Amino acid sequence: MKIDGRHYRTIFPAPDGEGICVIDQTRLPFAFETKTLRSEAEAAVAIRTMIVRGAPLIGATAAYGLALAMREDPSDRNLDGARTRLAATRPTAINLAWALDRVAGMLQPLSPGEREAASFAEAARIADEDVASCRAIGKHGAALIAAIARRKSGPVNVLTHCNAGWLATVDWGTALAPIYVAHDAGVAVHVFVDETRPRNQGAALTAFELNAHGVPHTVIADNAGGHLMQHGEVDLCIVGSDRTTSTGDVCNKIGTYLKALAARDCGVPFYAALPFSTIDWTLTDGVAGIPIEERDAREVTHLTGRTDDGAFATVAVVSPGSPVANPAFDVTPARLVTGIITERGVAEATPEGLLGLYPERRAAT
Ligand SMILES: CSC[C@H]1O[C@H](OP(=O)(O)O)[C@H](O)[C@@H]1O
Repeated sequence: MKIDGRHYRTIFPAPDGEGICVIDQTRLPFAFETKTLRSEAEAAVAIRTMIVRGAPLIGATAAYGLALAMREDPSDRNLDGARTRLAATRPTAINLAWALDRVAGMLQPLSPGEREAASFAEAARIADEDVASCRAIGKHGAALIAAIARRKSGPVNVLTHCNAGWLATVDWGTALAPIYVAHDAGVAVHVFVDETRPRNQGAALTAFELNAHGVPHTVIADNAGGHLMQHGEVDLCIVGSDRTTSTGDVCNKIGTYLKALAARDCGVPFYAALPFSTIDWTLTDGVAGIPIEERDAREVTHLTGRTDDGAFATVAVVSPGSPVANPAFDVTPARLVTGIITERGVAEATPEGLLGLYPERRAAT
């Protein structure tokens, strides 16, 4: 997407050919800075510390991380080691394992001398495919927004949670892609942006994106969403996903499940937007089967922001000594999901709905 008129992807080869550039998302929205990852280790740190985050972007970064590892040492031993080390950076987004399996599987039969070039080429294909998939998600999701626009006066009010925009993917985004496509097509759309404690990806990243693209929006406290739905202020919810099961259970940022409950109670359609690389076909029960990342307590006890005089500052916001729990994701059962917006169209959140879009998976299930 464009920042100050210049087009960016979230990950791209460094101009000097010596590494991979990413946007440092821990510095947004107050500073737009890129970092160059020059080693497998730097790619792993970028994922673990959320310099890069968002399921598809995590996958693309891991793919390039494996390529950087092959540049360092293309041996079988290092291929296996790098795959293991990168897979251990974060447990929930399936795109990480999906990308590593795809690149490592392609590299296995190659000679060590072929692996560097082949892995960078495959990582680039993964990035390009993600852009195409997210653009298609935007098209399919925008049709849902346009259908609502035809039935009402004023803007279509969409609530989203966390950041599932272009910053969470290589470009376009998943949950935000339909909003960009509808907005650019002249459909009046307004977004309620959940701040999304504790890391505030909504307040910091989604708001940054929507400001940059000129999309009307309102940042709200996470706990305000149900109230707005009760008062008819929300026409539909669209969220992203880090892992969706073959039965349509949707794992996403903590708090998503609560929004889905409020949406069901208030009769608000609730959609998840995700590409094929986010579907875990091996799982049928998301609550039981999806590993939920427990992140550092400091994400809850402290906040980092900008002071009124422009300095970055980190402050404590929890009574010292109080124990903290910080599960980073939750699972919304398929029964609460109106539909799943993918690059191939919109499916019911059911096994048949998903297999209808991905018939090639029938043989595997
Ligand atoms: C398009 S995936 C976006 C998804 O990823 C976020 O998690 P995190 O920021 O921790 O990587 C969040 O769950 C978003 O919905």
